[in-house]
Amino acid sequence: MTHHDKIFAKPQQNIPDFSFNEQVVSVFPDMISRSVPGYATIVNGIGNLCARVAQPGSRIYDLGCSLGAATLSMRRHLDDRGCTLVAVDNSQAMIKRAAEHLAAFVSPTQVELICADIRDIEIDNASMVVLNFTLQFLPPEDRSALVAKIHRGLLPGGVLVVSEKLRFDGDRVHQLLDEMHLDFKRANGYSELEISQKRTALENVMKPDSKQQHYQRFQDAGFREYSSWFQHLNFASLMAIK
Ligand SMILES: Nc1ncnc2c1ncn2[C@@H]1O[C@H](C[S@+](CC[C@H]([NH3+])C(=O)[O-])CC(=O)[O-])[C@@H](O)[C@H]1O
Ligand SMILES: O=C(O)C(=O)Cc1ccccc1
Repeated sequence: MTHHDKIFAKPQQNIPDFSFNEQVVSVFPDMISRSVPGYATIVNGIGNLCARVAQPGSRIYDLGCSLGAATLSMRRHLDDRGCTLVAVDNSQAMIKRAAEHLAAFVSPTQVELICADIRDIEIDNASMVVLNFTLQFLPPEDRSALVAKIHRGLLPGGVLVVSEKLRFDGDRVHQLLDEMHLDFKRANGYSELEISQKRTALENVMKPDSKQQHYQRFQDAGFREYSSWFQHLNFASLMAIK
């Protein structure tokens, strides 16, 4: 099958840190849907939520947009209320392919596609901000500043969505959910070798927080309300409201 993720199928001597390069881009939809339980449901839910909270004339941000799955879902759910979608990723390879995906469908909603680090961009007049499996790739010490910047850029009633792989404080709970996630990957055709090599590649670049850490960060940034709206095993999507 073409576009099938075989990146970690052969034994590698030295496993380099995971990066969102051309090779990953070419198999990304397959990789993420076979690796992240609930991914399609979350992307759909983000579109549905967007239709409810998008304020006329406001901006909607998709930070770490990859190929623009969440942007496409939100654009599909937006009628012509004069919103601008802003999709940002610091991988040039992702942005290039995202542009092709977005151009494949017509919509009256304007989309700005930006290749930049999400720590450097300005956020303003936002009714919704999406971090769909992106925050976990930011160095842990930079996460609070980003969430605080998002809070400042949101309009009253604005919504932040944060989807993440979660860490659990209970050793046994963490272990069980981790093993069940491995079973999910096995059921989707990944071999033991693929699973363990990818794990090594991700070790230094993806550092999951616990749900409590996310909630504390929302609280510290000034969000009034927050909750989890989706969870499957150790993958969850949270929302926070200004
Ligand atoms: N500092 C940064 N600045 C900008 N982009 C970044 C940064 N760090 C990482 N990225 C980007 O964040 C994305 C994370 S993938 C998101 C899936 C997507 N949201 C989806 O709904 O399909 C998640 C995953 O693969 O598990 C990659 O495209 C990185 O280049
Ligand atoms: O594969 C995993 O174990 C993950 O936790 C998620 C993931 C999905 C796609 C790219 C990087 C990480």
